[in-house]
Amino acid sequence: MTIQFAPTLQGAAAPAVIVNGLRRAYGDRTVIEGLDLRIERGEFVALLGESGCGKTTLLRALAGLDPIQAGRIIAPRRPAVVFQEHRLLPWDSLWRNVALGLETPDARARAGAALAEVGLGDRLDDWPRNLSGGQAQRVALARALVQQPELLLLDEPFAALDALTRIRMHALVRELVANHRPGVLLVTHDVDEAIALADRILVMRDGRIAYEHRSHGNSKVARDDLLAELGVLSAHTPA
Ligand SMILES: Nc1ncnc2c1ncn2[C@@H]1O[C@H](COP(=O)(O)OP(=O)(O)OP(=O)(O)O)[C@@H](O)[C@H]1O
Repeated sequence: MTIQFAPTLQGAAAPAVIVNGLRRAYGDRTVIEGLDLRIERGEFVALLGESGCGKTTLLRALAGLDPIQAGRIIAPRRPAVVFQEHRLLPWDSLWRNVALGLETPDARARAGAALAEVGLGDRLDDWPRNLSGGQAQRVALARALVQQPELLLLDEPFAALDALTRIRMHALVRELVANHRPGVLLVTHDVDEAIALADRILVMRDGRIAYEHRSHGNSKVARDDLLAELGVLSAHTPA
């Protein structure tokens, strides 16, 4: 059993994904058990959790990359995914990398528009080897968004970037998500990144969503609560 694609969820008001009672195991080792999750279109959700708690396992299941052992994942179409590494094909030009999977005659034009959106509109015929890490991640974002996904899955896409580039990428992602309005699930280790970007922050523990935080503007309280949930800090320690 794997993800089900339900064309009935195609309407603009339909959720980006619904997960019920998900179980995912590697052999007899269960990593996700009884997990429920719903992400709306246009909603930016961040997923935190201790290393090894199953964040990437969940993201891969949502992407339809791995089988699941129980439960349901329903989405309108296959989600788009951006990983920590850009995964660009070195033998293809940038526009061909972005157009991968587009089988329309206007593929180059659409790839060009997506590259322009990430600030690389003058590099269509350039090669992945000529890009910095941040530029390569921007191409990976363009490749995801050119599909006009209802759900965008981001697995630590900024983790390998320097601090300044990461801040620029945050601004870009916020802008792209505001324009395209996919539901987003961002897996990150960075509490501050989650607070900066997400409308809703989830903490995963014991194979399910153990804590949910909705953005309320007081980022100091949010940070302390989240660090407490992650077992790093007692709640509301004085600064
Ligand atoms: N292909 C696999 N085969 C067997 N076990 C796996 C496989 N992939 C992951 N696991 C195990 O599943 C558990 C969850 O791994 P996962 O990578 O989802 O965690 P994570 O929360 O994303 O971790 P991190 O934050 O360190 O990236 C870990 O104990 C890991 O060892």
